[in-house]
Amino acid sequence: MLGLFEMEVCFAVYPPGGFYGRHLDSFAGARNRVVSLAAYLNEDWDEARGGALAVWNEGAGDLDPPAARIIPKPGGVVLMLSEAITHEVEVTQETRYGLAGWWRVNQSGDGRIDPLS
Ligand SMILES: O=C(O)CCC(=O)C(=O)O
Ligand SMILES: [Fe+2]
Repeated sequence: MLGLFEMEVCFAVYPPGGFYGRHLDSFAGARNRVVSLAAYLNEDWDEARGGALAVWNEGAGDLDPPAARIIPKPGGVVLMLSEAITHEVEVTQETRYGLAGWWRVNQSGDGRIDPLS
């Protein structure tokens, strides 16, 4: 059971030349982000515009090729396990619009109440 509790979402704009190098959305074991979402909002897109989302299998090494490259077509949605799946936004040639979101777990405990308010 994932215990998803709340979600944080950003409207993400990558200008031409923009990218986001290979990363994990959560530090392993931190449980601050559990499931990641990417949703693509351009009206149309094709591979020549760049901006693909490359994803690696869990445990893949630095030199391993990605397991998949996802073209950010309009309406596309990607879900990933935040602590396990490294991923990268390749250089985009055109302005790329999307949503980036993360579901979190409730981290109440040890004298701390989540959320604080
Ligand atoms: O827009 C995407 O395809 C992924 C964005 C991303 O990895 C992030 O914002 O952490
Ligand atoms: Fe990410």
